[in-house]
Amino acid sequence: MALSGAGLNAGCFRQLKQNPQSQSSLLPRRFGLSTSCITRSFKPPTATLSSTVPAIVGLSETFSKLKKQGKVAFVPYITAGDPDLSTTAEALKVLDACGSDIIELGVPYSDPLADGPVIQAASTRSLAGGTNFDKIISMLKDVIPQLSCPIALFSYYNPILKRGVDKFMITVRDAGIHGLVVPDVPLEETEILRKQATKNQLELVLLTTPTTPTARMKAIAEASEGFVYLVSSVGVTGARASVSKHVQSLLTDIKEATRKPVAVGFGISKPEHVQQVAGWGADGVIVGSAMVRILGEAKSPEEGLKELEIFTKSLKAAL
Ligand SMILES: O=P(O)(O)OC[C@@H](O)[C@@H](O)c1c[nH]c2ccccc12
Repeated sequence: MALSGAGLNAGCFRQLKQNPQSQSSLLPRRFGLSTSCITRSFKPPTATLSSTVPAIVGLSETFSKLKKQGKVAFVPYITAGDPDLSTTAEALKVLDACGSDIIELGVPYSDPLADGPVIQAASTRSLAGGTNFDKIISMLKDVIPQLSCPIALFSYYNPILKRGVDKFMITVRDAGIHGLVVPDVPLEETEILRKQATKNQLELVLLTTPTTPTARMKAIAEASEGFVYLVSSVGVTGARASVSKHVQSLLTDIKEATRKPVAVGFGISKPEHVQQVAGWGADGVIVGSAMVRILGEAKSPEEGLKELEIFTKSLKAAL
């Protein structure tokens, strides 16, 4: 299956099991102490979040700040509830304390059309363990006040529709989330989502892929908020041996079309990849499956968190 750009294209995805309406296309701080990242989580003096005034800066502002410092954003992805939600809470603190600039947190879904085996398995484990949207939100309400970087919530469209777009947005905003990545809504159908997102100060990130025609890529870049997500390769998520050289020219094309930041994801799993993509001019680098694998395959949650910390530091150091 191949993504073809917000939305990751009609015909590319299997039809949704639970939502016949969306058959078309889903798809698509660090405070430096010395020893361990885990000991460095930032705790603001007032751990209260106003529902309308975010305590942490949003996605676009994060990119602007980094740009001024000549830095590239490091954006890890993990799946909520794998292996369990209390480990996710700790993982968010570890990722934040190790210098993540934005964290993409995935809502597990039974039919994750754009995901490869690693994230599919994480979603399955998470759902089997009883994770649901309400539990994720209540975990986030507790953890977000302890973070210094914004969270972009990743969700397929079905769980959003099920809840109702406006209710979903309000809930997400009230939890302190700053952005949304919804890979399976075609550009033409993002308007309702975008309106509701904007009303709730949420930035809706859209995705473009190597097979997205130029005119459509331009429209996606124009409509995307926070940043433009460049999917590096066709297919599904998952670590790959190398990053396609084509990404360099795709980045040039997108940057000709927009001044918005562009972050590259899919298949990035090593410090060399991160360095290469940053060298090609990306404003951000997204790493998912490699993170998810560490947490999912560790002997224990504690081991997983330790390994996550080491891995995150190694990727961050490459930027
Ligand atoms: O797992 P990878 O190959 O490192 O790719 C990033 C990714 O995990 C995250 O952004 C993501 C997870 N599921 C997705 C589905 C579609 C687009 C993006 C995603």
